[in-house]
Amino acid sequence: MIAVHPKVTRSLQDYKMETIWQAISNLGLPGAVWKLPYESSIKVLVSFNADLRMVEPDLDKLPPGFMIAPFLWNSTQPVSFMEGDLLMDYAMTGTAPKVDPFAHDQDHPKIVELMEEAEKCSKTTPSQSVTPKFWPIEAQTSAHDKRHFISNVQKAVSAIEKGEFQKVVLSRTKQLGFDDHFEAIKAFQKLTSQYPHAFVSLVNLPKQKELWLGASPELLLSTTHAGTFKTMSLAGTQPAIDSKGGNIQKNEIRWGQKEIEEHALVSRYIVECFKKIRLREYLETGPKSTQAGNLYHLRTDFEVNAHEVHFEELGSVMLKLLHPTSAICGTPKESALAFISAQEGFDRKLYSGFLGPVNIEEATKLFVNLRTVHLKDHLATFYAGAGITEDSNAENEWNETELKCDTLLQVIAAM
Ligand SMILES: C=C(O[C@H]1C=CC=C(C(=O)O)[C@@H]1O)C(=O)O
Repeated sequence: MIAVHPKVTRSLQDYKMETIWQAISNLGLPGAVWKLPYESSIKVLVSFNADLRMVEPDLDKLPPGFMIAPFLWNSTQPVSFMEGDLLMDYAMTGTAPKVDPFAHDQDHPKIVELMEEAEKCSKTTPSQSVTPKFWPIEAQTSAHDKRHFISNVQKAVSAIEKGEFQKVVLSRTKQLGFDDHFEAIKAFQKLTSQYPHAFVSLVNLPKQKELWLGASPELLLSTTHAGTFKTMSLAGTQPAIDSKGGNIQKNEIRWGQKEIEEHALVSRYIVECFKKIRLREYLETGPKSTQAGNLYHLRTDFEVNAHEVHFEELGSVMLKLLHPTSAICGTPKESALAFISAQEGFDRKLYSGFLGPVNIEEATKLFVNLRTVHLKDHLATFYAGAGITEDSNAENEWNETELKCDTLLQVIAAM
């Protein structure tokens, strides 16, 4: 329990999650709030350092925190790490948190400052929220231009036909302006209730003055202190909503050759990573159809008991081998990456990188940063990609990226 501070009449537990998040933003503290798939609690992690730390991604050695890596991260580089100074655990209603100040005293100056700011915020929060407005940005650059994307897909298909690579994941952006009524934390809450299957997260990066909000369906890897390692291959997409707005039943879903091959390339890539470390004892389940909001994907799960195979650093070793997987980059990795860098025409930044809690409640859970939006200066940049194979149709791939942008847009722009 955090004690009541004399300057304020309440304790940290008494403030709603939105109020604490507002206080974190006002104080310019790095913070992350997330909900794990199918769990019912929401975690808020705060760092008292103004900036993130760059660390070696040795998952088993790191203190509790939140890891964030861009798409262009390679295994020789350190990773951004938000050190956990305070962790709050909320029910889905946003109330009654458990508070863990880790190694700090309860009257640490930053905790007191946070409480004081939360007290101020609780008095200024308007009782009624106004629906935020979003509008398209007219000045389109080639990075979010349909023609640019379609031409890239056509170039990719010819490169595949010439044998330069087998698959590449091409992405685009979609930009919308938004007004002052948009509150990222409210959008986060809406996403958690609409997408129980997803890793829903909101990250505040005060040094960059930006936020990232997302509802990712894809686990990059998880490890638990009990020794369970998990990863998944997720690729192949089709709509989950029919033309009348109804949900298509899972048993009605049929997959074509293109999606089966696209997904198989990701599964093969994971198995190749296991082979590189001579790991043969893994459990493979799938492929199965899995719903991710407005979409269905093909998914195969992989699980290893790291204790049984005497491989305690499996999580850290696999992180370096897996990223970027064939679900976000392509096969073979190097030539797909070179094509993306030459053709895409924009920096993916944290989109299709990875993020998630490290060593919290005896587990590390890193997700691929998909179905994500970057929020800065009243500009929302949505990112979405599609796996291109020799059977790709450029118009269909564009429509797929539109649907992927809609996963967030439908929830947050209709608030
Ligand atoms: C690259 C994205 O999705 C990946 C994950 C699932 C399905 C995918 C696909 O069917 O192309 C992608 O590989 C994205 O959402 O931006």
